[in-house]
Amino acid sequence: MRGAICLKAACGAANLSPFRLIHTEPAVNSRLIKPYISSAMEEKTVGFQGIQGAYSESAAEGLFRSSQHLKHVRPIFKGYQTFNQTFEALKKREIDYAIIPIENSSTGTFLWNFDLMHNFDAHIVGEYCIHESHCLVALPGVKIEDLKEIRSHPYVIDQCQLFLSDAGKHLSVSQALDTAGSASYIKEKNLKDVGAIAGKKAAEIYGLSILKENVEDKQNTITR
Ligand SMILES: O=C(O)C(=O)C[C@]1(C(=O)O)C=C[C@@H](O)C=C1
Repeated sequence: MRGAICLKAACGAANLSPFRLIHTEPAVNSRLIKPYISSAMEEKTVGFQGIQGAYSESAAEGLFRSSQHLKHVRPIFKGYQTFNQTFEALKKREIDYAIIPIENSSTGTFLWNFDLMHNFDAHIVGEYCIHESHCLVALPGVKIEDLKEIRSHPYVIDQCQLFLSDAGKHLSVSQALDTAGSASYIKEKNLKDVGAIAGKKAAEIYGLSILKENVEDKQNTITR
């Protein structure tokens, strides 16, 4: 298998169609796609951008948990700092699949990831949608008015512009590698004046409190 990319998609588990692509064939279309069928349980490594608790990891978990076609696969998840590194790992076959966001219902297409898909000759073999509900999180005991800075993934910052230009207007906003990474950074450095925009799962994993839920501009934001 040359390289495979699972996409997070807005269509839900019922519509998942994981496929194997044939190595020597040049492009993806329905003619080239063969169903991926196997009876034995096999381990597959799945790369994502971010660290434990990132939305991408949740999407990968959701995809492998809900797909009938992937029932025989035991996924092992592996985080990478950047999307570029995730694609590199796919190319080097360090991982069997990568899960990459391509579209968000609020902010649109992640064009950069389409370029990477093209540059690394990766193909879409499945899709999944994840509902992302962003929270403002901070160390326990910290209040919104204590914060001087908010950190998050740039795509997530884009999705929370209304909140940031209102409640967050006195704060500096910093781009970080991922949402969960922002949460873990605050915890690790014990930063009492820094908040992160992240998911509830990241807040739980890194022991942060939720100061405000649903800080995204549009409720029911879905990433594919
Ligand atoms: O920082 C994270 O948690 C991420 O997973 C980054 C990520 C993603 O890859 O899904 C998060 C949400 C956005 O909609 C796009 C990018």
